Amino acid sequence: MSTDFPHVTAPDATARREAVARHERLTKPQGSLGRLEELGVWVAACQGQCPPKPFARPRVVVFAGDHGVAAHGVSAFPSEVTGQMVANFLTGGAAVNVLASVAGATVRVVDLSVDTDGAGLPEQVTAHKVRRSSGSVDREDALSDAEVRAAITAGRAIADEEVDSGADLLVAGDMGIGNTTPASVLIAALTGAEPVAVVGRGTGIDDRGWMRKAVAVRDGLRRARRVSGDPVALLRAASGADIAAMAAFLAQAAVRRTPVVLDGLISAAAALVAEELAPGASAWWVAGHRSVEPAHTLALEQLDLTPLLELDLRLGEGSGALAALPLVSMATRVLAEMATFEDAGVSGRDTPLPTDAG
Ligand SMILES: O=C(O)c1ccc[n+]([C@@H]2O[C@H](COP(=O)([O-])O)[C@@H](O)[C@H]2O)c1
Ligand SMILES: Cc1cc2nc[nH]c2cc1C
Repeated sequence: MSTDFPHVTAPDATARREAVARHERLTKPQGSLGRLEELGVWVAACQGQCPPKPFARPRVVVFAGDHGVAAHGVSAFPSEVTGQMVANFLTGGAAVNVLASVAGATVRVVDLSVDTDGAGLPEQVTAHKVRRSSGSVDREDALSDAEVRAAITAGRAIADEEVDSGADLLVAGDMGIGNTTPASVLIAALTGAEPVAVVGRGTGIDDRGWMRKAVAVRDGLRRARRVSGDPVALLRAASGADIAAMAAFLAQAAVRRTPVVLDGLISAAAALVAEELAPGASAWWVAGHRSVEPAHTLALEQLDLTPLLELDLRLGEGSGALAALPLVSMATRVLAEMATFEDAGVSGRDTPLPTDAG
């Protein structure tokens, strides 16, 4: 499959206008549900219908992969945690499993580049595996030319598989020790930020770890800036098979006219690249939350997305998107199910006041 994406069409303008007009007729002062109104209008536009229908099959795909840079002291945890957490996702014991269950979503885990041979994992998990770990972005390319193409093909195929199986809202989660380093490099490369402005604490590194990470991000950025105008070359140099697949997944979700709730730092980095791969894709995304990672705010500003929640999360896995999913469901059902002033016999704001004459 080629790395060129089909044209992204915009969400439906007619359904958007109908949704704005319907909100004016619902039994509440106009605009009183604030951003829930905007969110419902976005859902109606994405679905191309007003009233919108409740989501039937929200789906989280967790993109798992290791990163060579983790061997250089940039994470508080060892790389083996990535594979161990994949096993935890599959037995339902991780935060993503609980949050998805509460929010009414189902979870799929995909191993793109975990540093294991994948033995014992279900075929659905390993079918798209590109390699074991990705290159250490501070000193080498994350991926070869063939691998970046394979990762992009995988991300597109995963989005297609999910949409073809009936997913009507998607979340991209991530799991990968060390992945905040390449994500921060990508965000710096695409926003023009300096290394120190993008380096966060990830899983909870101390000050010495932060300094090692700042050096790794500086070195990675030096390599990434040379290719920042070419999204495929940028993914090759400074991402990883997991992040490259996620970028393609986000782009293809937009091609398939399927709304996405973005999560934290890693999904924002992938989203910045996805917008370069498939211009206009960001119209199909909302930001679930603002992570504590400083680069996340920079990425959201560049994407012109305002996060729904600010809960000081820094977990990944899709957790922040899932925390926001009930708001998306509420916004959808408010627009679909509230009575209008006319239906409920409630007086509107321009109803004449009774006069005391007569
Ligand atoms: O989503 C976020 O904003 C986020 C912020 C900090 C850490 N994480 C998660 O923590 C892991 C990467 O952290 P680190 O320190 O190993 O680079 C990875 O599994 C991410 O899902 C995620
Ligand atoms: C335990 C653990 C769980 C995670 N989930 C996402 N990133 C993670 C990082 C760690 C260390």
